[in-house]
Amino acid sequence: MPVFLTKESLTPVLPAWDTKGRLEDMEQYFIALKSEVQAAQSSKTSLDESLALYKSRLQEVTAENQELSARNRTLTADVERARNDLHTTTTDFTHARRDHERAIQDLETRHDRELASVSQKLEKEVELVSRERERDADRFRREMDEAKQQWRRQKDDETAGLTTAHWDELAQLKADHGTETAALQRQVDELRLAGESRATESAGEVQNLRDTIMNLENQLQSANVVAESLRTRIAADEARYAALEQEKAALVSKTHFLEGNQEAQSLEFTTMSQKLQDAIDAKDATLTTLRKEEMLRRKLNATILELRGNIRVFARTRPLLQGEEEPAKVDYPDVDALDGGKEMVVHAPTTLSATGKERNEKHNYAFDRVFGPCSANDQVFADCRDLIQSVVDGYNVSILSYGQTGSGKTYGMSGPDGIIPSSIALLLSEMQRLLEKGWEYAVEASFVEVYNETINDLLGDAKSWDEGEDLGASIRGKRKEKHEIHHDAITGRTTVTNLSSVMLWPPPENDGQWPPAAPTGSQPADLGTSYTEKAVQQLLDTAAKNRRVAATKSNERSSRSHSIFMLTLHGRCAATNASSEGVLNLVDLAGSERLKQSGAEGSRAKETAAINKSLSSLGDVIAALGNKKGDDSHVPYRNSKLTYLLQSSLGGTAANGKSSRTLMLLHLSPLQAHWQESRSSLLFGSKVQGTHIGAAKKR
Ligand SMILES: Nc1ncnc2c1ncn2[C@@H]1O[C@H](COP(=O)(O)OP(=O)(O)OP(=O)(O)O)[C@@H](O)[C@H]1O
Repeated sequence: MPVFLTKESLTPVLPAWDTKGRLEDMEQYFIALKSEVQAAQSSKTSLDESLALYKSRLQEVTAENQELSARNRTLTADVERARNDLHTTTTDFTHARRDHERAIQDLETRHDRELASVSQKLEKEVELVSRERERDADRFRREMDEAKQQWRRQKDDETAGLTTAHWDELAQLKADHGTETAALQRQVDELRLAGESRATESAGEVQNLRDTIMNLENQLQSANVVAESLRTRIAADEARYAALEQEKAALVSKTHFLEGNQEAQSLEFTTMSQKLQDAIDAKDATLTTLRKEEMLRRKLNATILELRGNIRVFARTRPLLQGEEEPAKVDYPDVDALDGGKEMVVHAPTTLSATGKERNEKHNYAFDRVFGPCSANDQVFADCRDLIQSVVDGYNVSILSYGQTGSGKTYGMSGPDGIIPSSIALLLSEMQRLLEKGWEYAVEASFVEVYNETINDLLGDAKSWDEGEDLGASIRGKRKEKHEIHHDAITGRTTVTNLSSVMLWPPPENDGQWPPAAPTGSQPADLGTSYTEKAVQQLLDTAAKNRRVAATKSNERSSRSHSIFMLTLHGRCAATNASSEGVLNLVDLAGSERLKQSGAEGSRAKETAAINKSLSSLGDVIAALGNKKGDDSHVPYRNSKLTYLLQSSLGGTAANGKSSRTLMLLHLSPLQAHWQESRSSLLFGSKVQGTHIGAAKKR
């Protein structure tokens, strides 16, 4: 830190009058002062240096200041110049904006004028176009109406042409069918003659016929497959047709509203109309093919059935029931055959000869089908299907359940999956299938019984019936309606007077007590089907209640009358104007047990005699049909009410050309104790099986 010379530092406090001391002090002061001066000197030097430094810095700053002032002046001059330029530019801009605004005003005025003139022109043009469009729309509408009328005329002509062609084709097919039938008839006659003369060689021919049947069945199956695919195609075509109809409707409505491009639209409309026409043509062609396929199927089915024979026999043994013992010994040698068993061997009970030797007899039988005790109702029905289906095609068919009391006739006919309910279901599904081919059906059902050579209406009013004098549980009355059988020689139709009948299809629309309430037309078809099922069940229940049942020694609920369930199918195809009428008789015959075995007495004996008489008449009629040489040959239908009632359905061809097919179902008891009854049933069946009746003809 620098030391500064002050008055106090230079004037020390000294004692008065001490010269030496004062001198010494002075010297010391002088030395001190000298050192202080030296210090001050050095500090002055450093101060000088700092001063010099400051001065040089000041000079620099001054120079900088001068430079900055010069730059400031330059900048001020630049700013002044820029201000002048800005002023000039602002003035120019003001002038330019004024000019521009004037130009814009001019342009707007001109644009408005042009716009007004263009708008006027456009309005005129729009008016012109609208008038022209209205004229075009009128013209197009007229053209379209004309095209529609022309299309309708063309369609009518085509339909008329197709109908004529179809009738020609139908006539040709009928002629072909007649020729084929005659040829087949001749073939069958020849075969029968040949078969009689060479009985041993007939096995080979039968095999050939079976092969033919198999072939025809295969053909039928493939025809069914083709028919199925055609059905699918029809469905697709119909869907396409519906879609095209929708498109057409949309196009027609668009025509009235859409602007411009009418030419393109009318072109599109023409294309769519063409497509629609193509679809209609395709659908018509498919329908025609489908109808031809159906005719072919019918022909094939008829041929198969004819080859199999118009009278067929099936034998069926029922299973042992609870509590039953000692079954008869029966073998089924060909039970595993691919087309089903046809043979059975019945062993007679062992007997002793006069010499005391054991005798074991056995009897061989062969039928069109043999069913063992394990066969269920639906298996039996599967083999009756094609026969029942032919009713839809216009043939008369009778299925007769024959056998002793308790052998399972009623179970097979009306039991679960029995022939009656299964036939109804099959016929309904067939009718629905044929609906697609234009065939509409009506189905009528009646149910009668023949008791002691009297006909009773099983669907009649039970309240009007009185108890018979000697008939025990009989429900037969003295005031009952009289039923007579009539055969119409021209139509071949059999009618029974005062007989109730129930329309099973189509379902009626009334609400009456009987038949049960039916669904209305707007309800789905399955409701109609359920109506039919309900009506059939009610019908069977009513008949079961009314049916004549009396006790015998053979069975505690033995049927003492023949019951006949009659279904009549009236079919019509509006497109071809063809019609058909087929009758299905499902007959549950009374027990066939022999008089002495049943132990019947009095009125029961009379009943049994009547039953046996009618059953033997049935055998006689079938035999006479087999031996019939010409139309004049006598067939003893009138020998019993049963055969007279079934006259037009027992196989063979009636005078009016209406013909029929018969299936005899032999029901057998499995018991050894019933061996004699079973044997007589099997002999009856063998007699029927050996009968050959000519080809069936549809009316
Ligand atoms: N295939 C079968 N499976 C099971 N049970 C059967 C079969 N066949 C018959 N039955 C039974 O045997 C008994 C007698 O059958 P069903 O009444 O059908 O004989 P039927 O010959 O019709 O007698 P009827 O002479 O009284 O008419 C019934 O209880 C029935 O249920």
